[in-house]
Amino acid sequence: MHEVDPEYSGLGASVMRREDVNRWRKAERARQIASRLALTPEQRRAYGERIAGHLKDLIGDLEGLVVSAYWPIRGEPDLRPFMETLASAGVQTALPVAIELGRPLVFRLWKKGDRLEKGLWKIPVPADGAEVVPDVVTAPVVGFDRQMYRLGYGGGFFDRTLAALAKRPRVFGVGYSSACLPTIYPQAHDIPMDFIVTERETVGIQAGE
Ligand SMILES: Nc1nc2c(c(=O)[nH]1)N(C=O)[C@@H](CNc1ccc(C(=O)N[C@@H](CCC(=O)O)C(=O)O)cc1)CN2
Ligand SMILES: Nc1ncnc2c1ncn2[C@@H]1O[C@H](COP(=O)(O)OP(=O)(O)OP(=O)(O)O)[C@@H](O)[C@H]1O
Repeated sequence: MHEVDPEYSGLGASVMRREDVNRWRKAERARQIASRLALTPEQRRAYGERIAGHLKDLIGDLEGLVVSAYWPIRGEPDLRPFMETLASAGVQTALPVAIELGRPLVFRLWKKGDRLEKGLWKIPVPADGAEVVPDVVTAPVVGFDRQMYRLGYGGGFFDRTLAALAKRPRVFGVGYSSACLPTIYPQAHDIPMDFIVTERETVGIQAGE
């Protein structure tokens, strides 16, 4: 990378200046969020169930796991029913907590009925749950590409979190198939997911990519 003109931080064939990448990402985020907010509640529920089914297959043996999901916002697939299924199978479930911009996320145990409080962006976060390091992290995507890169809301939270954890969890990007993009113009800080799970398919090594 040191031989690459520092003006350019794109990787591979998709070389774009960082400011252009940021502008493109901002516009693409708005487009993707608007498009998934236009799904009907029935579609969203059906897609969420299919995604949960794929996740369950991928995770495999649940014994002793700590699994992090998320509290859905802005039309993200709702994995709360899946969290309930996991909890009733004895799995410890957790939610991410953004402490402040620029810092990694922490994860706190949470299951249905536990107290929540408002966090950053008014996202509900566990009020009392113990801080844990999950074995499995599901990360909602605003967009993704088939190289397994995730486009999020632009806080860089998941990238920072995965870069900081001593023991890397298995990471599943979660989104709708409509969020698939030719590339998200990955930057040096972007960390690929192990799998991307949509209502249609699982993108990953085992999917014959
Ligand atoms: N459902 C859900 N929960 C989640 C995430 C997510 O993607 N989905 N996160 C995944 O990361 C974390 C929260 N992400 C956040 C991202 C940005 C800001 C925020 O304050 N943004 C600034 C603008 C940032 C910018 O564009 O420069 C703001 O809105 O003022 C807060 C939380 C943890 N919880
Ligand atoms: N490990 C890191 N260390 C320092 N800065 C980082 C790191 N990861 C990401 N960033 C910075 O965070 C900012 C946002 O990154 P990016 O556009 O990839 O966010 P995102 O993945 O869409 O957001 P999020 O993960 O919060 O949903 C970028 O300016 C980037 O430089």
